Formats: sequence, structure tokens, C-alpha cells
Amino acid sequence: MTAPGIRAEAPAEDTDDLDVEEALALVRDAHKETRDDGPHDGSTGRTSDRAARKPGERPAERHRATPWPRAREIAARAARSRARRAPVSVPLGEALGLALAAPLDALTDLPSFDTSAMDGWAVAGPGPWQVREEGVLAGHAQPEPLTDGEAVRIATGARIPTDTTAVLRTEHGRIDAQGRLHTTREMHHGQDIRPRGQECRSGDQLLPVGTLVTPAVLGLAAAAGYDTVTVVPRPRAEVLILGDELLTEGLPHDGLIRDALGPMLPPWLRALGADVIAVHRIGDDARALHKAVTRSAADLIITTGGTASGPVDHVHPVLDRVGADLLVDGVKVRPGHPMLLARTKDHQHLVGLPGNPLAAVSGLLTLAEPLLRTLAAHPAPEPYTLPLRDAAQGHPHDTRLIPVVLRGDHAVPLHYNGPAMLRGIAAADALAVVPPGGARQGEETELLDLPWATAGIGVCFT
Ligand SMILES: Nc1nc2c(c(=O)[nH]1)N[C@H]1C(S)=C(S)[C@@H](COP(=O)(O)OP(=O)(O)OC[C@H]3O[C@@H](n4cnc5c(N)ncnc54)[C@H](O)[C@@H]3O)O[C@H]1N2
Ligand code: MOO
Repeated sequence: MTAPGIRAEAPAEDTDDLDVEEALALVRDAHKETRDDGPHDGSTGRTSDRAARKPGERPAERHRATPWPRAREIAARAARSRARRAPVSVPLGEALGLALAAPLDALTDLPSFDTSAMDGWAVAGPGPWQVREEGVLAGHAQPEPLTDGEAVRIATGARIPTDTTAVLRTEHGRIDAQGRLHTTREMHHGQDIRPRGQECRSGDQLLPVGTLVTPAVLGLAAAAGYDTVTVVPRPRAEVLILGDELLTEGLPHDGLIRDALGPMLPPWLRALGADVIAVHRIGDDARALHKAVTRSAADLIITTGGTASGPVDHVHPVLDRVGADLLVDGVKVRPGHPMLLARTKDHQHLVGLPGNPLAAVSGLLTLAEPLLRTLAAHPAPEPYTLPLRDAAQGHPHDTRLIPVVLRGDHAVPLHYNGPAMLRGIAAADALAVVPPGGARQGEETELLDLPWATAGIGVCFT
């Protein structure tokens, strides 16, 4: 089963080993297209053009940048197959938000015995009935069989005595002066009896592989006899915060600023399905960054800052040094165009988020979200559009992501959407995907929902 509004994607058992290679092929194809089609199409600065450069030299931005939709595809595909961890069996209490890696087959009939659907009397044959002294409650042993003309008080969920023909609801029965039970309504055979196996028989498939474990799935699994379920484990993410200028408390002073990404990224990554195993502050120290990257056991390393071409932008040189494959090196999106995606090891990827905070959000949703979604075997959200209430200025060649609030059936673009600003996104419900050239007032525009707008704050961030 797939929740409404989402599209089923790669099932958890998908072990097609070609997927990562496919991603690399895509990148190579994109590179070819760039040469053929001029500067506005996708490409990355992978080893082939790395060889043609002098050490430390970087290819021109326009030639490297991947179009935004393609960058998301590459990120989603890069995480398939070999990058995904083996399924694990976890207690029900730890399974919320994970994808089933094995089908949920009923371990029992449901209901597991014939049961009363109402409080009232179990009756046998036509009335009036003699009522037995002792009633039947839920959880009790099998009651004595009834004989024709006999009734017994019964509670909802209690076992039905053998030879019961119907259950008469309390509000539809009347006891006469002689203590006999009469019905005040017409009755039919089998009414208000839930027969054993009405919902499922033992062995029936209740939910397929890939189903997201929701609170309702936990309830069903428990009802069907499960103590543990087999799931795709949460991908492990490690966050490396770069920058000597960052303070972790107090007011900005003397050119130092507060680190906005340290508090923002871990809960956001959790909302995207990751287990955040560590947050390290690296400063602007290339050696420390190299050490942190080579030592990391995470499935996904997220770095912040240091992606551009400043004197202390160490991400590219460190990736070069560890022999990483750059799958995406710059994206044609504003803000956030210096974002990157690399495969650092067979089972490990690195997403380099630009340091400007809204640019980092853009990188998170463009590269980290599809990657984590695929690692966790979660379905892709169904794309949807709404008309924009106001025109949105676009970039001449790149996609723009603009914070919006959803009002009625319109998306309203917010101000304070500059790359270094969080004031817009902090008030937003979604990001509007504004195509190159901009969007007119009333134009249907793709939206990316923000996790707090769709799932509620308590559910998804902890
Ligand atoms: N010559 C060029 N310069 C820049 C380019 C470019 O293409 N050529 N791109 C600009 C864009 S766009 C962005 S975005 C940034 C990306 O820069 P980096 O990823 O190298 O990030 P930093 O230089 O380290 O920081 C940029 C900016 O963000 C602030 N910052 C960094 N980390 C945090 C944090 N954790 N919390 C709050 N603010 C943070 C940092 O102080 C800088 O102000 O490069 C442009 N330059
Ligand atoms: O693209 Mo930068 O990402 O404008 O801040």
C-alpha cells in the first residue's frame, strides 16, 4: 500500500547493482551534452576533465553546473542498490517512519475468533429468549454453547458462544416481567457477529514491501501478531560544519556570526528520515576536514560552507584528495548553485551545502532529500503545482527556489528570500520551483513541501 499523494518508487528489495553506474553514466552523458549543446546544460567536473586541469584549477561554473531536475535525479539514483544497508528487524516501537523490507503477512486470522461487534445479547434461534445468568466478557475463555431460545449477555469483542445465530444490541432488546428477552427490531441471521478471518486469514499479505511504517501500520502489525518488523534501516548522516567565523552562542561580534546551520540541519535531516550520528565543527581546517571525511562511517556526510572558490574553501580539494567521484558539481539553481554531490566510498556519499543558510536549504532539498529518500526506500512525493498569487522574478538561466506560504489554493511568494536569509523560509510552508525566466502571476508552479507543513512538528523531527 502506498499512502495517498505519494508515488511508489524503488522497492526495498531492489538490488540492481547497475544503479550507481547508471548515475555515473548519466553524469557522463550530461557532460557530453554540455559540449554539444553549449553552456546551459548539465555537466560535472569529474576525473576526465580533472585530468586536463592544473592542480587547484576548477572548470568554469557554467560548464559544470547540472540542471536542477537532473541533479535531483542523479542524487536519487546514486543512492540505489549498493549504497543501501541490509534490512534489519526492529521492535514495533522503533519502526515508525521506516519502510517495510519484507511484506507484512498476517500471522493470524483477524479476528482470530468469532466475536461480538456490539454490547448486547448473543441469541440462538427466534425470540423471545431465556437469558442465562452469567454473561460473556472480552478476553474470557470460550463460553458454553447456546441452545435454541437461549440468550446470554455479551460484551463487544467477547467470544461468540457456539450455535449463536445473532447478536442483539442492548438498545434493541427489552426484558419482560418474566425475565424473557424480546427484540424491538427486525433481526437477521448473523447480525453484529464478526466472523473469524473477516479481515484476513493467516498468511494473507496485509502490506507490501516498501510500505512506510505509519502509526496505523504499527497498529495493524501488532493486531496481526508482530512484535518486530523487518525494515530498511535509517540512513546514517554526519554533519560537518565548516567556518572559523561561527559562534555557537551569544550575539554576533567582531565579524563573527552565529552558526545557523548547526541547529537547523540535524532536525531537518531527521525529518528527511536520517539518523544523525554526529555533528562536528571543523573550522576552516583542510586537514581536519580530510580526517573527518576519511574516518566517517556515515552513509551520508553533509558539509556546510567551503564549496565556492575562496581561499579557505576546502571541500573540493579534500574530495580530490580522497579520490571521490563528483556526481554533481554545481547546480543551475538559485540560491545554492555551488552545492555538490560526491561518492566518497562505495557505500558513502557527501553532499556539500553552500554556507549561505538559504543556499544550504536549497542544497538539502535538491541533493540530500532525494539521496536520503532512496537510501531509506521511501516513496517520492507526488509533484504538485499551485498558481502563484504574485509574479516571481526568475533567474535568466537557472531554477529559483522561493519560500512561499500556502493560502487557499494559491502559493504566496515571501520576501527575505536572499541566499543569506532565513527569515522567509522560517515563515514558509513550501518552496516554489520557479523556472528560468520567472513565473507570471497565476502561473501554476511546482511546490516542494517543507516537512513541518506536511507532517506536523512533533511527529517528524524527533
Ligand atoms: N567568486 C565566487 N564567490 C562566490 C560564489 C561564486 O560562484 N564565485 N558563490 C557565492 C555563493 S552563491 C555562495 S552560496 C557562497 C557559497 O560559499 P561557500 O559554500 O564556500 O560558503 P562560505 O564561503 O563558507 O560561506 C558563505 C557565507 O555563508 C556564511 N556561513 C557559512 N556557514 C554558515 C553557518 N553555519 N551559519 C551561518 N552562516 C554561515 C558565511 O559566513 C558566509 O557569509 O559563495 C559565494 N561566493
Ligand atoms: O547561490 Mo548562492 O547559493 O546565491 O547563495
